[in-house]
Amino acid sequence: MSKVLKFGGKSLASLHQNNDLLNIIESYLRTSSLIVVVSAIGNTTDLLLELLNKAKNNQAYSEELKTLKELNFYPKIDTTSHFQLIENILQGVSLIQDYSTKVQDLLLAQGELISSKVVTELLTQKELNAVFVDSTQLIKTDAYFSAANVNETLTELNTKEVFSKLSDKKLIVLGGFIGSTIDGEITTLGRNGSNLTAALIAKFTEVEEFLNFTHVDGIYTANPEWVSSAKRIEQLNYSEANELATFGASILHAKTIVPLIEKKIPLRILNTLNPESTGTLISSEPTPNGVKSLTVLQNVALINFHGKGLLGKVGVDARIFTALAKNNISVSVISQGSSERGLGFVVNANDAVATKQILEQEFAPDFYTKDVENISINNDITVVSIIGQDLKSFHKPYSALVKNGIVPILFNNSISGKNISLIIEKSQFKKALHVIHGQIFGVNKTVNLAIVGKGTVGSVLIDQIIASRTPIAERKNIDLNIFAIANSKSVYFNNNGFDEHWTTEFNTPNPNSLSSIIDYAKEHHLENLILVDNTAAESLPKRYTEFIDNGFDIVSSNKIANTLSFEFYQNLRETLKKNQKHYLYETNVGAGLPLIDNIQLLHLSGESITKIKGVFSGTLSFIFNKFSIEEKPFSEVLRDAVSKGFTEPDPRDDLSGTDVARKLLILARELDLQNELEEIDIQNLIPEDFQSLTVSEFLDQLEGLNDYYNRIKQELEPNEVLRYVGELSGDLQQNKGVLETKLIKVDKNSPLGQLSGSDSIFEIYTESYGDRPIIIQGAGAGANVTARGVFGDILRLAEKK
Ligand SMILES: Nc1ncnc2c1ncn2[C@@H]1O[C@H](COP(=O)(O)OP(=O)(O)O)[C@@H](O)[C@H]1O
Ligand SMILES: N[C@@H](CC(=O)OP(=O)(O)O)C(=O)O
Repeated sequence: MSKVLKFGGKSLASLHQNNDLLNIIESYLRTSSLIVVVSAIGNTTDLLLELLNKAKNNQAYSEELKTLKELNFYPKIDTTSHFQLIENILQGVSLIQDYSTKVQDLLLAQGELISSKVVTELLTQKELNAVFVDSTQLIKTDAYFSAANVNETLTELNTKEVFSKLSDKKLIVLGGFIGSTIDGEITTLGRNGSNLTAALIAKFTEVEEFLNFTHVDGIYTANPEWVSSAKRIEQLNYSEANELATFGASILHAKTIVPLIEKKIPLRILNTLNPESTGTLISSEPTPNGVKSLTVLQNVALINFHGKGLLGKVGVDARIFTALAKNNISVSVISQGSSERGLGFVVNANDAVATKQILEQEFAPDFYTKDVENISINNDITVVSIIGQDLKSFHKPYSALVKNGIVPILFNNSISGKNISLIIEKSQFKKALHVIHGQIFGVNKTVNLAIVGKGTVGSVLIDQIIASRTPIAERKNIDLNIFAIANSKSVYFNNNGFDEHWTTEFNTPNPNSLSSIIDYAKEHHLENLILVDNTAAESLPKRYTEFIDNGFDIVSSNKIANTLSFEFYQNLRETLKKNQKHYLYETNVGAGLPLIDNIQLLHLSGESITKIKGVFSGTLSFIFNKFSIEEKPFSEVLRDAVSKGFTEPDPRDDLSGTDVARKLLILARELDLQNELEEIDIQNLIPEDFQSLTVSEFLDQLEGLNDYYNRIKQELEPNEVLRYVGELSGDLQQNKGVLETKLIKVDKNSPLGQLSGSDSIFEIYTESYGDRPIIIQGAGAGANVTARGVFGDILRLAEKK
């Protein structure tokens, strides 16, 4: 019974703090003989590369060298010869200011040679009788330094020979990632190559199991460093794991899986730092269908080969790929158009320039005849792959991406139909991962909200959203994340979402710039964006289009955007259409009442609306419902409304009728009428000499209004009451309606006359319903109901995403 145990860089680095790694080896050794494959300690390989580049550019590197020595220092373990070699190489490189990949490999290999010695010594100090094997003697490769290909025949022979001599040894330690050519020159197998070493040794020694110890709990549905909601995968089969490895899951190495398949050696990914976790098992066992994981290939470039003259010519592709193969350049994603001869394919970024040159050489005659027009490189890309995705359900992640403003440059699927790769702009790949992950794994889809305006409605809304965040996540799988809260002076950010303590989180205000919300969302790769406008000012609506262009949907209680010029109104809709975005504003008229939605539905279904009439303002409803029937002067009723918080701070904003006029205009425009605010006949209820007073003067002189209103009241018949109404009529088949707001007398037994409290009422007359209007009535004002209405719009949008 034997096993291969492989430990990655981070696991080894933790040896400075604890003995976990040694204890793991000791415990497995009780039941099995072990071959331990180790990577370089911590980020040694990165540090060595950094040193090399500093030396090449003639920069000082003593600090990095010191860090490297500290990282690789263990008392009583002699690594002098390796450091001597490292320093010699660096000096040489700084002298000639250049280095080859051969030199690079010799230098990098010291990392694994040191770590394997260190681990052998530490185990020996623990009296575990470990034997060191120099893997450069075992692993034979070609001379493609930095990404050498293993000669399996020779390597198998070597391994079998060396291990047969050590058959009585129970614990063997060797370095991963490194090998040598037939001439004995040191090579490396490419980054993360230790996994390949371990897999090959597992194959050639036919162990029962390969345990790969890393510093995460296993393979996740996406790199957990990028997608915090990613989940650990229990089990994968070889072909899924191979796809994952090939398409960039850096936890594996592209070639790790293949050696395991023939002998069906199971591979388990485990966490050195968390022995509790059962990790991820990769074996020949079948697994259920479905998407397994998302991967990313970075450091890649898209080569675009274009030549109309090659249409229909046989052998072009063969020439391209033969030329590249001869130069050991491997191609990952290929996409070919049919009508025009164009071919796009992805290569390693380091190979991009060489690829272009090789193809320019190969197709020189075709350039001359203009059959080939252009070969270009796009370095600004990543490849995001959805492993396990078939074309049947691909529309879901694809449309989620497009809704979030991410349009893949290219995509293709594998022949097996179980992997779709998307070429995505580099700056967008993290956002793309979040969007696809949220969409596919049914784990919470995050909807990111920026709430502007934290006055009465705004702050009630924020509280409502925060209070409902958990239940909505549980019931709907939607995580409502408020990442920005702004008012006229400042904007505050919290990437993880504000919680119930949001009012106290404002220690470091950012100067209010609406653009900073857009910038923040971009910088943090936030998906499913909604801007919520609870202000009453013009400044924000005028910038809605900028937000829409940057991927935001809009929810607004602010009426301004719908009541500026018709040209603005139309332009806003065109921007929405172009960006496939939505703008919901149900609370613009009738607060929480389901009015706009119903009118839109009626209109859309072809039902001809002939008239809308009603009490649109909760404030004016309260005032005239009371004033009409109670024996109280108007000033007293108005004061009561002010003290109850029903009016605007300046009650003249209500009495002027403009608010009702705006609501009327919004409804008119829903019916495709092209009216402007100036065209509305508005009855202003403020007597002229009260119009220019300051707010406090006005509030001090309310008694002065009584005569004016008493005169109006005296004209009422006993069965009549006063109502301030908005009315939309005229020939609604034309593009203009007749819009007016006015104080009218109505029969107290009519629907309008029976209104009470601060309720609103809307009578919708349509052709089919004749003179029996559809009536929508209820609380049409107040922070709570308005905030609920805005919340409803947010949820409606969130579900669409
Ligand atoms: N699908 C994935 N699941 C888990 N980890 C992943 C995945 N894709 C990428 N990774 C990354 O792989 C890293 C582990 O690989 P690596 O750093 O090479 O480990 P080691 O040094 O232990 O060999 C993790 O830190 C994680 O960020
Ligand atoms: N040390 C090499 C090889 C390797 O496999 O490392 P790790 O197992 O830590 O990814 C590298 O950093 O690429």
